Amino acid sequence: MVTPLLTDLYQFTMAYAYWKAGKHLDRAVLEPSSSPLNSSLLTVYLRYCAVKLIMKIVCFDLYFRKSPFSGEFTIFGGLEECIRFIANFKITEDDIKFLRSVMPTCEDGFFEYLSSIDCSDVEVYAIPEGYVVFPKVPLMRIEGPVAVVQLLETPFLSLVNYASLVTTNAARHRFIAGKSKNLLEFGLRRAQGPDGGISASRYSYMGGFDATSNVAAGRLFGIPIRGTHSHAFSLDEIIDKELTSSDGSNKCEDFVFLVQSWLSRIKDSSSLCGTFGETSHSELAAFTSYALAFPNSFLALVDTYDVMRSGVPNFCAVALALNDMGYKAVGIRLDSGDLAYQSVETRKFFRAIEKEFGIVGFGKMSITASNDLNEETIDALNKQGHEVDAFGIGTYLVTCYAQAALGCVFKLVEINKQPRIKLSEDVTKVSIPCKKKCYRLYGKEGYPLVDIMTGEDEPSPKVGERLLCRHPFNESKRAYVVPQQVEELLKCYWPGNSGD
Ligand SMILES: Nc1ncnc2c1ncn2[C@@H]1O[C@H](COP(=O)(O)OP(=O)(O)OP(=O)(O)O)[C@@H](O)[C@H]1O
Ligand SMILES: O=P(O)(O)OC[C@H]1O[C@H](OP(=O)(O)OP(=O)(O)O)[C@H](O)[C@@H]1O
Ligand SMILES: O=C(O)c1cccnc1
Ligand SMILES: [Mg+2]
Repeated sequence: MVTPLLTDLYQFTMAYAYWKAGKHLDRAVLEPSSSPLNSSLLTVYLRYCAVKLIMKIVCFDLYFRKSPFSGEFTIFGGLEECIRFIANFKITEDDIKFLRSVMPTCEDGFFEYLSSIDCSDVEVYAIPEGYVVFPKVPLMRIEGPVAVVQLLETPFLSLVNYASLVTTNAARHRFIAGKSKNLLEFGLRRAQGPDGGISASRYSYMGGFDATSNVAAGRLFGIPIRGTHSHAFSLDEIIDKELTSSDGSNKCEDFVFLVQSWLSRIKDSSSLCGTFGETSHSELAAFTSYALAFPNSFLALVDTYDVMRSGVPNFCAVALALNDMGYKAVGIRLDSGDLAYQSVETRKFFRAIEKEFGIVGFGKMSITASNDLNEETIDALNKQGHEVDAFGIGTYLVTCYAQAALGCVFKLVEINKQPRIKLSEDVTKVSIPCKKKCYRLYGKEGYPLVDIMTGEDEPSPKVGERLLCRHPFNESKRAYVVPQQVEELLKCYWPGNSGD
């Protein structure tokens, strides 16, 4: 899908206007002149001007103005796709045919020009993907002939904006959940279409999720794929009741009977002190058939009937039967109600089973929670105390519910080495001119202290040398820094011809 036509029409109309201006100069040379000598000199000069106009070297910065989710940081995503885009940049004959129909008044020569261009004259410097980045500091610096660079604006923004937003959202969920929790991305059904779903899975993984339920994303990007099952999983009748033990040494002819006998032992146990009058037979049959299909990775959704009166005891009966056959069940998923309370009660029950039947490790069985989770609900669960090991997160993560877009922009900062600025009555919209170099300065403990932008020709910050860092818009914000390490942030990802 990501082709040069995945752009706004105005990128092509601007490219045409540049081309036309050059063409105009070019055409002037064809007009009759009194002196043939003058005419040929003029020809050379005007051709030079025409080429120079189309080839005018411009420098653009791609940056955002404010970190999303009322936060203080952003994680940069989408760079690899941008580089892939320019590496393959080619306007095909089919594309040209379509563009001719969209821009019927444009001259043939323009379309010939379009079909001839690629990104070999373009140079891209960028901060590495996955880095923490801050407002106003260019994530990417793109330099090259104006008509070509102009065509990169919308595709680059489209590739970076959502990628960075959802990566940041994922990182924030990871931050609030803590390092030890498993984070599963479950958003495909809620994402902004199939393409949004694929990007969400890819960049949630980059932002710190452990796995996705999205099989296509797993295949495309090598992301671990995980899943449980849904409330709809129902299978009352079990015909093949046989289960071979995990080491293959023995066979249980009637696994269903083994499960039922464990359920009776659970119900009869005085130390478990449960209320098990209402365990659902149909739920037990569903769990049992699922365990027969996946004895090595049995994980059950336990809130279809009643978590503590039915789901959890049914799950334990199947898990204990699997244990007899040498298999270790994985755990349960909770998908409604008070997740903190239910996870705590479930953990108590698992521990009581471990004690009652002497099954080492049963108390540590995994508890997954899902159901409209987001940063706030996870924070609330943390404050209440919970026993959840893994969170399955969909809607709020992939739709970036708390903020619809990052608002990255692509702004001209230099033309033929001359600085350019965008002025605005809104001071936050004023751009910072000039081709820049950007550095991250680190302190004694190895932590980054500040990111600083300098002009291209200014001296770079030096380790151990005191440097005054000034906020670009707020004069009163300034700090002296003595860096212990200096990292140049903008690294070359596409050298163009200069890298040959
Ligand atoms: N202990 C808790 N503290 C804070 N929020 C919680 C807690 N437990 C669950 N939640 C959140 O509360 C919301 C519960 O929503 P709702 O009441 O609509 O779900 P439900 O009725 O339990 O389930 P459903 O309607 O999906 O069957 C969800 O967003 C969930 O993540
Ligand atoms: O809640 P999310 O963060 O979007 O995570 C994914 C959800 O998708 C599934 O159910 P679905 O939402 O389709 O049905 P439900 O609303 O009845 O739970 C699943 O059981 C999760 O609840
Ligand atoms: O595997 C799951 O449990 C799952 C997958 C997608 C959405 N909700 C749940
Ligand atoms: Mg839901």
